[in-house]
Amino acid sequence: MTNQKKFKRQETQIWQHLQWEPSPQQLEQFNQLQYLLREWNQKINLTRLIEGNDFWISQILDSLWPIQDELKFQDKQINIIDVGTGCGLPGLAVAIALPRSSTTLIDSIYRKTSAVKEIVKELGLLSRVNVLTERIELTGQKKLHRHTFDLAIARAVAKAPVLAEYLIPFLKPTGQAVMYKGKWNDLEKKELLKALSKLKGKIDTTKSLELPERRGIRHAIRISSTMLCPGKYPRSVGIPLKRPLNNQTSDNL
Ligand SMILES: C[S@@+](CC[C@H](N)C(=O)[O-])C[C@H]1O[C@@H](n2cnc3c(N)ncnc32)[C@H](O)[C@@H]1O
Repeated sequence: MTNQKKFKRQETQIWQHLQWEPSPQQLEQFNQLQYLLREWNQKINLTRLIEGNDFWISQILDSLWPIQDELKFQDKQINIIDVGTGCGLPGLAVAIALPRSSTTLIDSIYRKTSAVKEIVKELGLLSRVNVLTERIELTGQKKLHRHTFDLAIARAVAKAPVLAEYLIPFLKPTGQAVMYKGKWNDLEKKELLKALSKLKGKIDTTKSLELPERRGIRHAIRISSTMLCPGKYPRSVGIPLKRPLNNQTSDNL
């Protein structure tokens, strides 16, 4: 089998996993994203997962499987935020897959966000994808962004209690946050629940997927608010990480 045919078969497998298939324009945008990441990676170190199935499985499938629920409603206009976006993922893959959504991507590292801004421009997504260079703790306290998102997502940014403090304040009362996790166990769940009790949040669902090609197991933890998140969260820059909310004495500012 030629490499091209073999790859076509693997690509089809990815969409089968998602029970969703991109339109020709979306597929073109995913291909363009791969090309642009490759180009930018030569200038600054953005990600090592760019070629072949490193990109299609470990980036695209890994970004999209946790939002399978949203993929079923392509026409819904939703407001999404990706915190700690790094090279632009999972946010850019989600923005391409949900063409009526508006997405905000945040990272505090300027060299990453300036590359991601250029990528957004090249992909033709400027009208509905906004890139911010900022600490999540500051964005989460701004009226413009607080309680304004239907979906808040984060992959590989921090441990669950820290992530919950970053994500919950962004949610509308009906919104949900999705934490993309590699490993997940009862201890982590217990720690997350402790943090959520302070943030007035709850766990809605926990899903898992074994990525193809033995790329490991992934978990998606969906959380939401039970009532409005107390105004003191997220705490000042660096505090959520230094004193995570699962720790009894952590709540002193
Ligand atoms: C390991 S990278 C993950 C990037 C991307 N989400 C992915 O899955 O490939 C974590 C990113 O989160 C950003 N980050 C972590 N804590 C942050 C904070 N408090 N405010 C803004 N960005 C943060 C870092 O700058 C880094 O780019």
